[in-house]
Amino acid sequence: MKDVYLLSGFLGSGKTSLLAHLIAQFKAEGLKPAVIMNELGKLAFDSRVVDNDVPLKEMLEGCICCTGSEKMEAQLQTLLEGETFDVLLIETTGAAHPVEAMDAVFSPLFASKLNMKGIVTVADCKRWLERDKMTPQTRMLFLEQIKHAHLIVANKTDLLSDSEVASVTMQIQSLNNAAPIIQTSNSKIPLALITKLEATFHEKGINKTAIGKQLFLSSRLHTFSDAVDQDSFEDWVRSLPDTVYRIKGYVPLKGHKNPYLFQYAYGMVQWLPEFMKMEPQIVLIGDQIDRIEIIGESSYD
Ligand SMILES: Nc1nc2c(ncn2[C@@H]2O[C@H](COP(=O)(O)OP(=O)(O)OP(=O)(O)O)[C@@H](O)[C@H]2O)c(=O)[nH]1
Repeated sequence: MKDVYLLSGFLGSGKTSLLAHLIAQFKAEGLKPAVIMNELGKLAFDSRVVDNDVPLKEMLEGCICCTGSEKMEAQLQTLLEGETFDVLLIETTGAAHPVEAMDAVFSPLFASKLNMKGIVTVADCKRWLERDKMTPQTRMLFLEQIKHAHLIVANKTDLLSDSEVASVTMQIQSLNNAAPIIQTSNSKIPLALITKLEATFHEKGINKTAIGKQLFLSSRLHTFSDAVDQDSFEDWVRSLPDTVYRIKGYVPLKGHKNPYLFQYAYGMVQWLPEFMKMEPQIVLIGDQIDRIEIIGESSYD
């Protein structure tokens, strides 16, 4: 399994600086990093910090968490098939919600190949002091990125006085006291701080990823042994508890040659025919999904 780190943080907080710093440190350890960068603008400006010998996939325009989930899967697929690397660093746009960005990594295609080590959020201390100037929606995103981090990098401390640094760090920590926080300038963190993150536990086919103190998101991969009836499958989906947030994958349907691409999010289901014979597998993401009986399993009536 390859370790994956998601670099989150508000626009201009210092994610690219962190990326450059981590790449250099991984290389110094003899490990080969690969990078996926998701930029909102058309210009691949930040990718200049990534050396030519580092496999790089860019997703320009559109954000991983909104429209880019399929694009991201395609990029992951090409990386896994075409490149050799040891760790994957994904830099999200500053406008991405970290949990939704993480959803893109949980795909049936990669469940057994990628190990989500954690979300590292860079928090701009200077901006924190001026957060009241943000619109409520933007401020909410800024706070959410901090709340869902497994490690918080309190950056740009050089722009603050010592007492401001102390009080800002305390305030940021109070939003998420499960994550360690480190004060930095230019996002210079020791590598060991991130390599020791263990956001995901692997047990009996379930990958359980902790987000903050209370929230645990689990992903569970299910492989179908037989085709299922489409109506019965939809009935099963509707019968699921609200704690199943997302299902995606390929479902083998009775009467059809190839498994259909199936997506479920926020109560909406979507089917798309697939022209290739994909592995009949789905991933469920949610809370307590280990207790769910999956249609087609021997114990399910
Ligand atoms: N003074 C100061 N400037 C910093 C620090 N960290 C980053 N910067 C500067 O802030 C700007 C944005 O840094 P980036 O690392 O590109 O931030 P980013 O989060 O990748 O930005 P986006 O990709 O636009 O969201 C650059 O001009 C950096 O040189 C810091 O600790 N102190």
